[in-house]
Amino acid sequence: MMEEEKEYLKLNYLSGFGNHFSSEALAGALPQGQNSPLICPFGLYAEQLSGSSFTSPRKLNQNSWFYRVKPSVTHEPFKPRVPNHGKLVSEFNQSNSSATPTQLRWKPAEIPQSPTDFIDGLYTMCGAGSSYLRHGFAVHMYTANKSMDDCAFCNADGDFLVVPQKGRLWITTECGKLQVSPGEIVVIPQGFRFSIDLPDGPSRGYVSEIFGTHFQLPDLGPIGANGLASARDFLVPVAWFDHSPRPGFTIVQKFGGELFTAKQDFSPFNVVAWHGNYAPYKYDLKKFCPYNTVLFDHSDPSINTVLTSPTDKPGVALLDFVIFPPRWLVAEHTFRPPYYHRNCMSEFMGLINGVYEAKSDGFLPGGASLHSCMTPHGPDTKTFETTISLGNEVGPRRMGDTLAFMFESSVITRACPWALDSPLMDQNYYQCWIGLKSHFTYEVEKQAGEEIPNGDGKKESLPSAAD
Ligand SMILES: O=C(O)Cc1cc(O)ccc1O
Ligand SMILES: [Fe+2]
Repeated sequence: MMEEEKEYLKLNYLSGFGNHFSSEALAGALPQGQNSPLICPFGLYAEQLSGSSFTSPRKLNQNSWFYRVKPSVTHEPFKPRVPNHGKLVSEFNQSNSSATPTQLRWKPAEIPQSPTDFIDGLYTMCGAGSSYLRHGFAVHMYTANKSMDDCAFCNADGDFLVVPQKGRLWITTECGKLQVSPGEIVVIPQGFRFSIDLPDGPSRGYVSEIFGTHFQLPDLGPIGANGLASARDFLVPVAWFDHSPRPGFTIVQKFGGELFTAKQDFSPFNVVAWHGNYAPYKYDLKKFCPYNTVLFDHSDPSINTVLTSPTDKPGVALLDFVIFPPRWLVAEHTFRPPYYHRNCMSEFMGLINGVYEAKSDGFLPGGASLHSCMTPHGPDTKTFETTISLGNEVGPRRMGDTLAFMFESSVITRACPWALDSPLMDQNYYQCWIGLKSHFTYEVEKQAGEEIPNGDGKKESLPSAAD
């Protein structure tokens, strides 16, 4: 086993959600009693990273202090990145994306043949709003096959929630290192510098980016004090630093959807100690405690929200991250798959593994779908027919091999041209519903003037056409 592999396997983490964490890679590196001593321990520089405005209310205030070998400002000027791959959008408008009410579905993307790291492999599928105005979101996907060499990415636009579907991610951040495997997620908040190594080579996944707000744990309402994602299962890295000379190290900054580069002669991962409540974190979706109906009818998917980023309107999310994990289905006299529906929220879905309960085929691991605001959707014909043919006597059933998720947003989504024009787009998606036939049993000939049972079971006459 490679040395690096061993290092990642035995990584330690701090646990908790939104805690004020402290971590030092060298004992005594964290100043005590103040943030900015005249001279910091070990001659380190103090630097603050603010993830909220200075004056945000205390419960929303997020910031961290880094004690680092050299401050981040020690770099050459930013220049537009060449090549600036041009498939990242952070302000959605008619020049870079389209609004369409059509149901959209994509097949999984192939891993590229040519060397492609996380930055080059990232492309925006859809989104809404603007990073400039600090309201909106983007959904990106990535396919990559190589580690980021001598460079770090920094997203000035928003927070990334990364959902790897294939291949582990070894992520070095200013707070330390994280290993993230498919089935886990990682949140890298706005402004953090990070580098992604791909120990397994081929790698693919989904990213949601939120502009101007951070993820929170959802309120649990009547569920009570426990359930869904537990705060203690969120893992934050411990301080780790590299102080070796790194000539030609590049910072790639995403700023307003465009990429800029700046050279420096040291690693940005030179933070010897840090403290604060603004930090990257990961979460293993297997730790999620799902809820479901226990007697009849189908619960709305919000019941299994892992993380939410709220708007100012109570209960209306800028973006909810919802999962459909393995669970027991027990509902009686109920159509158990998702109901047919139209939603004022837009729904982007991905599949990490297995089969999704509403689609018997065509929605594949690594693939995606988008059902925008008020666009009708629901189970495909095969799912509907199989479900009703099984009847009421199916009994409890464990849905084992499945892990789907949804990014659900109140903001109306626009799709990017490379998503709409992609050969991966399933042009026949609508066909999965076209075969849904009428099961209406009422006979048309019996209409006018005939006796039919009304809602109370009593007989009544329908008015004839002449009435
Ligand atoms: O459309 C989907 O597949 C997602 C979804 C699942 C569900 O169980 C109920 C509503 C819903 O939007
Ligand atoms: Fe839906």
